[in-house]
Amino acid sequence: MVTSLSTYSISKNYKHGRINANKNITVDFSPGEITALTGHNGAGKTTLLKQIMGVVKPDSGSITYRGISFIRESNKARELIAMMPQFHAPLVGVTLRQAIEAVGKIRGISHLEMNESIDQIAHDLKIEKWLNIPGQKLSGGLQRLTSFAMTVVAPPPILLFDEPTNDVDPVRRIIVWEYLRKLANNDHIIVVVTHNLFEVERYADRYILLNEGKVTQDEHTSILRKELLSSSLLSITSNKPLDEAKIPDNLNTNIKDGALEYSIHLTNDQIPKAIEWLLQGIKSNKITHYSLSPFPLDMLYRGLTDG
Ligand SMILES: Nc1ncnc2c1ncn2[C@@H]1O[C@H](COP(=O)(O)OP(=O)(O)OP(=O)(O)O)[C@@H](O)[C@H]1O
Repeated sequence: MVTSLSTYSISKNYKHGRINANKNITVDFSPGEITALTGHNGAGKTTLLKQIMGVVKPDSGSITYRGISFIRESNKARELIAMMPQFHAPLVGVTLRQAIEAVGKIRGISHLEMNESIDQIAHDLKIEKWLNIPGQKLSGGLQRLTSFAMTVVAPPPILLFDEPTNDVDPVRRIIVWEYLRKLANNDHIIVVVTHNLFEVERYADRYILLNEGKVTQDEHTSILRKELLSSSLLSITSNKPLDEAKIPDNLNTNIKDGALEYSIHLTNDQIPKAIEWLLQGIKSNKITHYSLSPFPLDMLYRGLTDG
């Protein structure tokens, strides 16, 4: 039996077709894999998760898992999927422990197992000391971790996370990704919406880039890593226009404070020539400042979208 979660050509429009939030999205999510869903604001990421979860109905297309149509049987989707929302409901009057416990009960954890499960999650996320603090007294980051803990208690086979590391401190961000890896190793399907490209590159197995509702990239992150390793960014400030015909691939030319700023994307084999050209510019007093650095992930990402 096919164990992946598959969407086939799903589309969702809002405002009588004026907003095309998702356009013909066909993707497979496999057990054991962490897939990052990226794209700029309004690209359609949350809409895709909500359709998979069965809370928003697609206008067309299908979503299937183990022979079940999540569109026809949205109650099954809610049984088999847990979703950590982008904006969680305020936890007023309940402690962190009670919040996790409430979800654990719905998912059928026995009374005996409950405390052990909660203590284990709290220990793994290093949030034990706040277990008995009411939600309204928790910081934004801790509320987010509570929402994460509520999603992963007695985890169903499919887990969707909408920006799980927002507001979370750098140490616990790593812990969150490690937790996701543990779940993936236990054959869960993990989909994570995130704007944090450094985390995508470091922790996800695969990334899907959405742009204006469409999938524009669906790759293993190893490809992203390879592209980054084979590219550098040469930034130059000059007081006179440079001969652009000689620049290998000029991405962006800005005039700032009366000076010209060039950002040049170089492949590794272009570097020796670029340095020769740079030294000539320095000698002729045209180039006043320069730096050569690894190609930034966010610039690569900008090159992949219209943004
Ligand atoms: N209920 C709704 N009614 C009308 N338009 C909506 C609704 N939900 C989403 N949209 C629109 O659909 C488009 C996609 O929104 P969506 O929230 O899926 O994007 P996103 O990629 O998750 O964005 P972000 O990164 O900002 O969270 C946007 O133009 C958004 O304004």
